[in-house]
Amino acid sequence: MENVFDYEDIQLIPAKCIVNSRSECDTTVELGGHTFKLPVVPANMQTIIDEKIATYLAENGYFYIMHRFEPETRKQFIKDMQERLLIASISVGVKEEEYDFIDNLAKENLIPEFITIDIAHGHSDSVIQMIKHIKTQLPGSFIIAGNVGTPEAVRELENAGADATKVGIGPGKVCITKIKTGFGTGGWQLAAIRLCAKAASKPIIADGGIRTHGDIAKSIRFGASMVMIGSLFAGHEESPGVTVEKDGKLFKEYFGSASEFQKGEKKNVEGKKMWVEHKGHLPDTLTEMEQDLQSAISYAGGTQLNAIRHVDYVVVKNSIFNGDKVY
Ligand SMILES: NC(=O)C1=CN([C@@H]2O[C@H](COP(=O)(O)OP(=O)(O)OC[C@H]3O[C@@H](n4cnc5c(N)ncnc54)[C@H](OP(=O)(O)O)[C@@H]3O)[C@@H](O)[C@H]2O)C=CC1
Ligand SMILES: Nc1nc2c(ncn2[C@@H]2O[C@H](COP(=O)(O)O)[C@@H](O)[C@H]2O)c(=O)[nH]1
Repeated sequence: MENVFDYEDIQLIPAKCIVNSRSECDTTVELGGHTFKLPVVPANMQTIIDEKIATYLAENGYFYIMHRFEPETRKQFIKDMQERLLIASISVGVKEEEYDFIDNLAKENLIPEFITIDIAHGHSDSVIQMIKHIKTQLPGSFIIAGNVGTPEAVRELENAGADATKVGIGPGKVCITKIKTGFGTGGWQLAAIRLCAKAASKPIIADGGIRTHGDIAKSIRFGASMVMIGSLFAGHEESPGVTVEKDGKLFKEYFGSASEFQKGEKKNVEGKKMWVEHKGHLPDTLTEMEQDLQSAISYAGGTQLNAIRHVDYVVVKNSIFNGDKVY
């Protein structure tokens, strides 16, 4: 395959600045008829988001996707968010009980603004069937389907009715899919985004492998509309994971959704746990991300995110596993 590269291999080339201050640059993005402050969404994982964080994000104009690992709480979550006039954005799987859940929402006329179908290998009949089922039962919901890693998968899920697709199989920080199975977009995630975005007629969400704020701009350059991030959002005071102290330093847990810690058993494990150094408060990170992205827009020679899509780039070959280790 030609043109294989990852985040570390690319540098974007600056264009002439047209603003007097980075604060003039606008980082907002539109998705599903809503405008969000940043083209960034924290990963729908149990150590990254909980109801409190979801509420904070929604109240403050950020996109969020609630995880699906406490399935019995989802209905009340939708009601609570919508009662406060906030968007409801939930995740589902593809097992039998999820069909009953969708039917139940339809029966009660509870319509989440966003539903993310979240499974490891999204290029599958099980996801296509679930997309069709949701489209029939809850036609007002915006469907994000994933995860996938090929243009064929993007086209097939879009044709089935997905409103956006999520790209990334194996580039995640706590992911071991690439090592356990030999498959995925780990090591060439940015190139995969490029290929998928070229095939897409709807938004692409780049998922996994973001290690720096500059990687957000690079994802946008190569066609992503939104970027899903786990590890950079782990370790905050607000993060749901357990906190431990070691040698006078605080650490918070971050584990994969396919890890034994999530599953409660050692079956088909494709995720690991790590301890992330405590990194202060989530709102501060969001502000820093916004400022860095404003700066990126100014380097791109524009005032809107879209300017980043048109900049030139160079390949500075440097990637292998994006710095990740198995254990
Ligand atoms: N982005 C990524 O690279 C990855 C993400 N994850 C995350 O982990 C969580 C759990 O994912 P997942 O295990 O799919 O969810 P589920 O445990 O809900 O499984 C969904 C369904 O897909 C089946 N399934 C899972 N993997 C495969 C596969 N490789 N081939 C065929 N069928 C499969 C499962 O059956 P059975 O278990 O019996 O095979 C089950 O029927 C999700 O949040 C997912 O996003 C997991 C791995 C990779
Ligand atoms: N292969 C696995 N991927 C996983 C697992 N849990 C989550 N994920 C994916 O990782 C990203 C976050 O990546 P990061 O590099 O920003 O930390 C997340 O959105 C999922 O797509 C897992 O257990 N195995």
